Amino acid sequence: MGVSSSGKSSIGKALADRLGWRFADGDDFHPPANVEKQRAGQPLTDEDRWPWLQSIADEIDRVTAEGGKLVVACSALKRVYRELLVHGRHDIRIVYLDGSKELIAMRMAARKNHFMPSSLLDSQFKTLEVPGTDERVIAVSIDDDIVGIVDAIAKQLPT
Ligand SMILES: Nc1ncnc2c1ncn2[C@@H]1O[C@H](COP(=O)(O)OP(=O)(O)OP(=O)(O)O)[C@@H](O)[C@H]1O
Ligand SMILES: O=C(O)[C@H](O)[C@@H](O)[C@H](O)[C@H](O)CO
Repeated sequence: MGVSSSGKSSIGKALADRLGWRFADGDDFHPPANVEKQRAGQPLTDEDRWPWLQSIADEIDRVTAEGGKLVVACSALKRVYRELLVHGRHDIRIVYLDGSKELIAMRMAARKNHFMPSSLLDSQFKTLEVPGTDERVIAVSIDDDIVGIVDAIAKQLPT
């Protein structure tokens, strides 16, 4: 989890490769209307996000019911969103990608071919509720290269 351009897709994929797990990108679960809304520079509301988050929670249940393990990239900016995703399961860990607005804005500006405009970064930070320690969160600084960040996460995952 983390704001747009914090590195969820890049780090999530690299972590899944490292662990030999599947990877699911929350961006692929958006209904087209959510993508278009953000492309047009409008932030999503709770109402826009609930069905999207539910479809990601369903995917977690579907894959794990088959015995699979997965890394999921999802902004999950508010605590209530994370509660929906975790839905009382004890085998899910939240990983928070922690970075300054300056660093993330730079990465966002350099990124090509993505629907999310840089103008939405302020609203992403306003919406963000940094996870509390009671959420058993693994928080990592994104001020490192991807290999270093994946190492930091993998070290903190329960074996
Ligand atoms: N640790 C890193 N060092 C340097 N560049 C990075 C790092 N992590 C991600 N990037 C780059 O930053 C940009 C944003 O990363 P990415 O697309 O993975 O973020 P995201 O959180 O999935 O974004 P979104 O939620 O908008 O889809 C990409 O161009 C990516 O290559
Ligand atoms: O506002 C949000 O909840 C998130 O930003 C997602 O909706 C975006 O799709 C994604 O993070 C950008 O690619």
